[in-house]
Amino acid sequence: TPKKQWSLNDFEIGKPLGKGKFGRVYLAREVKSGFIVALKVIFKEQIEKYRLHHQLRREMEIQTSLRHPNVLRLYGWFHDEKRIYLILEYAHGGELYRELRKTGRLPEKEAAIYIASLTQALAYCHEKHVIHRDIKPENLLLDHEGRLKIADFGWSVQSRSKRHTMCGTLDYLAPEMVENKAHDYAVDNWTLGILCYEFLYGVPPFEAERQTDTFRRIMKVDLSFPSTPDVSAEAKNLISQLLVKDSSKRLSLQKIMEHPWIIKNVT
Ligand SMILES: COc1ccc(/C=N/Nc2[nH]nc(C)c2C(=O)Nc2cccc(NC(C)=O)c2)cc1
Repeated sequence: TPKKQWSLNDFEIGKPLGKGKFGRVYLAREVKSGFIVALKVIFKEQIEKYRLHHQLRREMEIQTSLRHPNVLRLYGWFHDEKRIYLILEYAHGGELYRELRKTGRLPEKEAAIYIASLTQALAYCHEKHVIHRDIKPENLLLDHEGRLKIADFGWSVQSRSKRHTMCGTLDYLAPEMVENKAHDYAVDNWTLGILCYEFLYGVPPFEAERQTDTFRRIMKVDLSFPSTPDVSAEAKNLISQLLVKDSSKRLSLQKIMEHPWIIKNVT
């Protein structure tokens, strides 16, 4: 069937869900089917200002092609003279970030389930040659069943170097990223280690007052585990096997799924 040409008339716009970097996200309903979606509105002038046009197009082509239960779907897009509209899957639970901030940190079982979901989503992305999805808590959404969805494709179209200078935080970037070296799939394995630590302790492992200190802590892999909360040895073992400076020595996605902490908490 030829690709349907969507337009704003196909949707009833509901409440604003929140603001992305380049525009707002609204709850919306496709009129004919009643299907609920999230409509992300991106201002063309913003995209032109940062010269992100082709990157946005590439990211949208990538996300449209990805089909995985833990990757937020991009169903399609359309534009008018001022704006680009992304028709995205609606995840009722919103940002995982909010839950993390509310509870402070996650129980080990819940953290392990999220890490396993992320690992499977990344394994799928890697086999489709898609890397570095800039996975950090605010880019992770939860659906109505609490299932994790990687949702960062929509606006994270900055080329990696620009992203560093953007207001984003360094906390999640692997050493080779921070040094702006060529990086490969293993950056995502590092980020899984960062996220696992943050899920369990409530803060990322190399957090510091100033970015220069975070930078130094990442480069040194200055990793330490506070004595409280009391986190299991298996969890610390997994984190320590991911936060390894030499990217070739980080635990593979396959090995993560076989790790005792995952097996104990997920199956
Ligand atoms: C403020 O409380 C909220 C609670 C739940 C939501 C659900 N958002 N669900 C989404 N499904 N697909 C997409 C894309 C989104 C989305 O972008 N949400 C979004 C965007 C910007 C900020 C937030 N904030 C939070 C707290 O979730 C959510 C959004 C806001």
